Amino acid sequence: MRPAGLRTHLLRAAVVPLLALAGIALLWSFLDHNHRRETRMMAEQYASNLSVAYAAAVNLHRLNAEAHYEAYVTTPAVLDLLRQANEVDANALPVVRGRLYRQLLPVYRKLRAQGLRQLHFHTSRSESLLRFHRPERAGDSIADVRPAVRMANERLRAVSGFEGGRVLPGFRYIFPIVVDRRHYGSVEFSLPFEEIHRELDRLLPGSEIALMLSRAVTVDLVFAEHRNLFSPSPLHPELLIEHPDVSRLSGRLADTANASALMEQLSRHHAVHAAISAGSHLALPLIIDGQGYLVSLHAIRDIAGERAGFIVAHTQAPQLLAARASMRGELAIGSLLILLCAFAAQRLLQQRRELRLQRSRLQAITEHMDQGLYVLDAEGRATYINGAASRMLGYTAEELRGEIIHDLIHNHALSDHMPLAQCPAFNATRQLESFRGIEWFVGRDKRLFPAELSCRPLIEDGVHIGSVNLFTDITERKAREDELVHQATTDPLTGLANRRRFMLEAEHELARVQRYNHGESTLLMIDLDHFKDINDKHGHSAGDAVLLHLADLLRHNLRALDLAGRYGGEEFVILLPSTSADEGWRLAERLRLALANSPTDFEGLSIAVTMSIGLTTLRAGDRSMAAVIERADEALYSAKEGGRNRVEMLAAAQPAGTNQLPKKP
Ligand SMILES: Nc1nc2c(ncn2[C@@H]2O[C@H](COP(=O)(O)OP(=O)(O)OP(=O)(O)O)[C@@H](O)[C@H]2O)c(=O)[nH]1
Repeated sequence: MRPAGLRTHLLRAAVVPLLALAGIALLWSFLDHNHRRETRMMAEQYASNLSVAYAAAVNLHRLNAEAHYEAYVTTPAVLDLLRQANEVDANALPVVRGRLYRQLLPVYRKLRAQGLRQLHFHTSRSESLLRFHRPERAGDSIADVRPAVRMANERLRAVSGFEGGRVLPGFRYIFPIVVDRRHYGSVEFSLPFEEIHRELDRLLPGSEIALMLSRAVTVDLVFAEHRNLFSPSPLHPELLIEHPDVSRLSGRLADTANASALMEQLSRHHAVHAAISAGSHLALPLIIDGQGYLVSLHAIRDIAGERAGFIVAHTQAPQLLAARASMRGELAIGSLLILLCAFAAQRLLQQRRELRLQRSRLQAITEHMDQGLYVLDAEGRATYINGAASRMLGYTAEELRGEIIHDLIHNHALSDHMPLAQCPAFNATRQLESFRGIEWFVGRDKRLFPAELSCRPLIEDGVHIGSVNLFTDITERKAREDELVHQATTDPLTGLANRRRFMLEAEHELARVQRYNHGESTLLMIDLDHFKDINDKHGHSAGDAVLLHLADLLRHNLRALDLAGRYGGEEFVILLPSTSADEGWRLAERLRLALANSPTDFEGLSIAVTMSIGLTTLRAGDRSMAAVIERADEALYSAKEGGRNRVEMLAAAQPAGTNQLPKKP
């Protein structure tokens, strides 16, 4: 193969595999996109659940705190003590504070048992009035470190939410205390995240949830002695978790190896870093060590609206593995289908190429062969015509294609038009048989020519779908054959039938007579009289001229159905079918007289000659023509014996060899 050809071949061979690879890549990209979208939606759903659960948990505790405020703070006794705390001087304040402490200590203990972390009364100037967890410490201003308290006292509106603090960060519910338009200060119910977590646990069973706080609301804010209660979170060094002694949440994170591995992965995940830096929510599906997880980072802000940290939740999600398995399954099946299609396409293309090659080879062969070729469909319409057929018939391939070719070219045995349905060649192939024969075709120029026709049926699934037809113009061959036949059956000198042909046809006639059982046919046997003398006297050529003269005479005086033949030498035979002995006799006489009265002109000579004729009839009882000839010969012998130039016959009923001469009619 030449380099250019090789390159084209390789290119062709590579197209389908490349397309298949592109198809698989596309399929993979499509399935991967869908899979990512599906798993992202799962994660977003999880994040949305976390968000709703978180809001629900915070609100539930807000309602609880409101109930506590109504039930325990707005009692006359407590309000009266608060009024006193606002009115008494500094010396008397500890007494009032002590009373307030004792008044609410049972409530505080009860609420602590329910999860409350702090109960804290503040003055209207946002100074600490009474910390139930450290009653001995009071009077300090918390306006700076606790903006929520300041907000509640300034706006005289309940404030709730997450907030840092000098002791511990937590969820605060702060209510201003206003009685008869007099502002006594505020009270704060403070909860650890643990309480929020408890609700989240209930609302999101199966999830691991942790609070991770920023430095600003933890170590930057708390008293120095509390700083060691925070340690860096496994997720990001900027996020801290509470010590397990303070909150059980941090401990829970490290509980399982899977959770540790997950945190490790998350800590390296760029999306996690991005979300933490931006303080935005994040929903993430992850598969680690064959386990699926949904992870959500829910950004929380403190009461002042500052970034405070994240609630980080994750749950095992086997549905991620199922989705991945399903995606891989679809990819495998899809890829397999693409490969199968590619294989089939490759085969198909290869077959088409081979078919094209075969077709062009076949075309080259059929176009170069001398035989005419035409292919027909089941209805006899031409579907293909080769160049030789086109040349021989004088039609272009386009003119014949789609035509009932039989009607145009097929002339049955020189007869009138024969309908296609009766065409033996067409019918043979229709019956799934081959046909071979000499047929007559007619060209566009009306030239009739004999054609050797060979037809084979085209069969598909046992059904005839057309035929392949080969033909050869045998005009010349037929002429040669006719010539040979003519030579083999004709006397070269006279052009009459030779003895062989004469006997053959005479045998047929005898058979006919035998079939119809009556002797209506007559045979004449002629012999020139003293012919030897002519030869001797004028030469052999003169003798030939006499023989030719006689042949012409016979030709002119016989009917078309009569047969004259040269039996040998100067002996001639004439078969007169359907001719009685009387009719034969009259003809014989006429011939005899004609010859006698027409001498042969030869080189200025006029050579007179006569002939003797023996006559007999063909009988049903004759075993062969030899018997008839024998009788005719006997009659001829009689004619010679009788003086020549005469006709003699043996009566029809008279058997040969009786030597009895018939009466002249
Ligand atoms: N020129 C010529 N002579 C032929 C041909 N065939 C046979 N002969 C001659 O025909 C002659 C026949 O002579 P014979 O058999 O003696 O008979 P005949 O002379 O006709 O005498 P009768 O038949 O008894 O009247 C012979 O001399 C043959 O040579 C031929 O083709 N051409």
